[in-house]
Amino acid sequence: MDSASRPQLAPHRYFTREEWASLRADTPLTLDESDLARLRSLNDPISIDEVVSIYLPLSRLLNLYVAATQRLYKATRTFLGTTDGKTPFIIGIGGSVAVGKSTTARVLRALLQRWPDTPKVELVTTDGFLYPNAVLQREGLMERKGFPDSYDLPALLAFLSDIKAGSPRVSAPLYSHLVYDIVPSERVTIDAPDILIVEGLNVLQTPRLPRDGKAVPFVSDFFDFSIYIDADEIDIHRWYVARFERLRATAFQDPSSYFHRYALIPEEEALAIAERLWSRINLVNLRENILPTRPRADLILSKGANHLIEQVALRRL
Ligand SMILES: Nc1ncnc2c1ncn2[C@@H]1O[C@H](COP(=O)(O)OP(=O)(O)O)[C@@H](O)[C@H]1O
Ligand SMILES: CC(C)(COP(=O)(O)O)[C@@H](O)C(=O)NCCC(=O)O
Repeated sequence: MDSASRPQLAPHRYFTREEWASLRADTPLTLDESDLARLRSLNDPISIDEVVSIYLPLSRLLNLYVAATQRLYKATRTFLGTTDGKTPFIIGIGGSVAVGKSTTARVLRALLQRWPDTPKVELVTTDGFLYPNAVLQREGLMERKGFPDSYDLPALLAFLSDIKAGSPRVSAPLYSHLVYDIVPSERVTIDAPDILIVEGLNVLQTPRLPRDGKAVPFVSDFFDFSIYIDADEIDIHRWYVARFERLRATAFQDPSSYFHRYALIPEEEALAIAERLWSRINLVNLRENILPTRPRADLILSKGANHLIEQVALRRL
């Protein structure tokens, strides 16, 4: 984003890649190439240089925020005269389909869990809170997967509320990209982490305010810090289609994949389907529901056409 397109009233401070990289201070590099190979999502070209320039300063910042927030929670416990438990620090990561949220979430998790004061860092994706396909089909929402109305928002809020309360063994439903549906027999369990990273398209969404007095919290009310991953729509479109092509040669080859039929048809036809999925579902969702949440994030990571983060915006406190 150049200075001309920066929102005039944005409460953020902007950094070039070089300026941000200089804020690493003496944070040690605790990941190597083999860790990155494990953490990188399909078609994500993240490099060690990206970790050093962007993620080490971010890891340092978050470590400072976690320590300060833990002091604040302790102050509240002192005020209330309670001594019970710890309050997990929750980080939300939002942004479009195919922008690279999963890689960011996994790299941050790996870096944050190497700080001595936050050894237990867990990660959940909001796709587990999508309604099962049977419900989406019944409600005519199959072409709206990822839109706010395709999620069981009360279940997501109840999950976050339990986590924030420090409850042990809180569970969430599990989504499978392979079968393109919720896995009915499995759940993921999160057991009182120091930090929880919540990653998903709509984590910064603000539901319409109720007029009947029955207010519900926003998902982001449970966040101590939020990150939006940003890129030009044209670039994300290209990444989505390129990933679809890669998936055709990999995951879609599996006969149990929901998209297996797309591995069997000619490339041109498959690409037309990827284009349709992008333009009818993911692009509409990006424009209507995801991009409008960008200014609400504490940190905005803006990627250039080559997937590298070119600019960082940090909310002024
Ligand atoms: N149809 C699919 N089959 C298998 N894996 C998929 C499919 N679509 C997306 N994924 C994987 O799911 C993860 C999340 O993808 P997505 O929701 O687009 O978010 P992002 O690209 O921002 O991480 C990525 O690791 C991606 O590679
Ligand atoms: C599962 C998703 C909605 C992402 O969910 P999230 O974890 O971000 O809540 C998305 O990857 C998706 O499948 N969108 C539907 C259109 C498509 O197949 O690309």
